[in-house]
Formats: sequence, structure tokens, C-alpha cells
Amino acid sequence: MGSVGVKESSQDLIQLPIINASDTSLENGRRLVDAAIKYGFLYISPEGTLFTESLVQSQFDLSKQFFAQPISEKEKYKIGTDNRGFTGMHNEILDPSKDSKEFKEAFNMGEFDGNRLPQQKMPEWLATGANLEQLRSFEIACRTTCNQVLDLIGVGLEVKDGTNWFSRRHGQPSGCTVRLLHYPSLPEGTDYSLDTDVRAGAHSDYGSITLLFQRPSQPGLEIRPPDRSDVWSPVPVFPLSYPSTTLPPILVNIGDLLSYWTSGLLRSTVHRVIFPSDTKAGEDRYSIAYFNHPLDEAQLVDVPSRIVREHKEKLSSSGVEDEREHGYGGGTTGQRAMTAKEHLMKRLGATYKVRVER
Ligand SMILES: O=C(O)CCC(=O)C(=O)O
Ligand SMILES: [Fe+2]
Repeated sequence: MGSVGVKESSQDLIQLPIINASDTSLENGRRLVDAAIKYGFLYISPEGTLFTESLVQSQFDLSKQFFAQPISEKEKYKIGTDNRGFTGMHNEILDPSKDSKEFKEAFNMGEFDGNRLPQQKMPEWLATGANLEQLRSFEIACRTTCNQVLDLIGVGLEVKDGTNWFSRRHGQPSGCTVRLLHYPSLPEGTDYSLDTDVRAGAHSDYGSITLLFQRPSQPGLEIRPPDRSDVWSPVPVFPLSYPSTTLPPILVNIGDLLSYWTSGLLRSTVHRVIFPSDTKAGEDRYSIAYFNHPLDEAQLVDVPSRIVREHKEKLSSSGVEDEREHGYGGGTTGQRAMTAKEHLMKRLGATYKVRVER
């Protein structure tokens, strides 16, 4: 996949804070919001959330089992226009004539219905019994954690109408998705080019926030820090002096919609996944992303926050009023969207036009 014109990886690691999502103090909210403004990325420690080591491990076990199936089996659950289902290796090629490739496969699971059942075709073994319970528990832990983070953002932004201003605007139906990802290692002699072929090309996420779960020895995520748009900064799976070596913290990033909603104050930062540089073959990488979206009908009205208002005033006094300037990762163009669903549709439309994935 073609990058956005930035090839160098910076060796100076950025230091993202590790936040305990259950600490609802103003000080903690400010720490989180500061990171969301500066980097658009931060870590959440599993302590203080519903995520246990076994809940995360079991979800990765199911993911491995899913991707280990023959391609003919996986293709039975092929992704549809609802963005749910399986997408195979190199399916998300940007420009087929250039033969640039993305070495990954993914399975998107949309939210479960009111009876807590999948609203999409799923393999029988995955959507029944203990495995279904696992998927449900994981989805609930994701939603709950996102609400904690959204509330903490409300605290940090000193939202006037209560700290649950954002979480009240989340629920069902929405575009929330659990995405299982598999980036295979490359067999010796595979034809690939570091410059054009990556595991996941440069993109920003669409929704309000994303949770990313990674495995200990499978790095590769890089971000383009908003204040250093000429470099790619690797984000380590484990930050320095992290107490666990088996359960990494959850990486959280701000999506386009939350950036747009806060007039670009919170950053939707561009990121990508590269191959490990030491060995071409490397190890397979498995990751799981949870894309959190507001209620489809959530109105994207002004956030009642002095901090957001002052940011907006600063923007308009400096002449930056164009909606395109809102949201680091792309935002929307044209008229301001009214609802979350409208925003998603616009964003998808823009995405297909410029052919940037996700
Ligand atoms: O696998 C990863 O680390 C990142 C995946 C990602 O950014 C995405 O699917 O939006
Ligand atoms: Fe992403």
C-alpha cells in the first residue's frame, strides 16, 4: 500500500501515558485528554476494566482458530456492504494495477442484537455455546471500557451537562465492531517491498474511539504524531517499565468522529502497521480492534465544554473554519454532518473516493 509520503521510522519512542480508566478524578481526566490532544493515542491498563488475562487470551484463541480455517471456509462469511464479515489477504489492495499489497486478513463482527445474538452469518462453532459466551463477554467488556474512557474524556473536558455526556450518546444501534486481525509472517523468498507493502496502510479510524489489543512479541504499530508529521513513531506493545510481560495494556486511539465532534481538539491520528524490520519472515501478528461508534441517531451537537468552545473560538479567530480542518485524520468535507450515522456514511464515501482503507 502506498504510504502518505512519509517513509522514515523515528527511533525516538514516544511516551504515551498509561491511564487507569476507573479513576474518575479530574486530574486523571485531564491526563487522558492531554494525551488525546497531543497524540490521539494512550494506553489503558486492564486493571480498572472488565478485561482479565484469560478473557483477552480466549478471544485471541478464537481468532487463531477462525483464521486457521481453509480459505474456502472463511469465504463463506465474506464481508458485505454492512461492513460485517471476512476480508481475505490482499482484498484491500489500493490500486490493483500497481500490485501494492496489504498482508492481512480480518473478520468484522458487528454488534449483537437485543437477544445478544450475532446479526450476521457466523460459523456455527463460533456462534454457539461457550464460544458465543466468550464473544459476548468480550463485546461487553469493550463497550464498558469505552464508556469509562468516554466518561473520563467528559471529566477532562469539564463537560457541563455531566461527565456521561458522551457515553449517553452511545448504545444500540450503532456501527460498533469487533475486528479480528491476522497478519501472516512471510515465507522466505516472498516478493514484497518495504516501501509499498505493509501490514496495514496509513489510515485513521472512523468512529469515536478504538481499543486495540496486541500480543507480547508482535509489534509493528506506528503513528504519525500530530506535532511531527514527517516521521513514523513506533508504539511499543509494552511501554517502558510496564509491570506485566504477558498482558499488554490496551491501546486506545481517538477516531475521526470524536475529533470532528470536538472541532479537532482531540486528534484522530494516522497510523499503520509495518513488518518487523529485523527479519522479513518474522512472526505472525494477531491483533483485535474494537471500533466504538455513537448511536446511529446521535446528534453531533456542540459539546457543552468550555475547553472545546475556547478551542473553536481560537480556530475561527485564526480563520480555520473549514470542516475539513477538523479532525487530524481526515474528518469530513462539505456540510457538517447531523448524526453519527450520517458522519459514518460521509466518511465511507470519502474513503472510497480516496481509496484509503478503514
Ligand atoms: O493491527 C493493528 O495493530 C492496527 C489495526 C488498525 O489500525 C485498524 O484495523 O484500524
Ligand atoms: Fe486503525
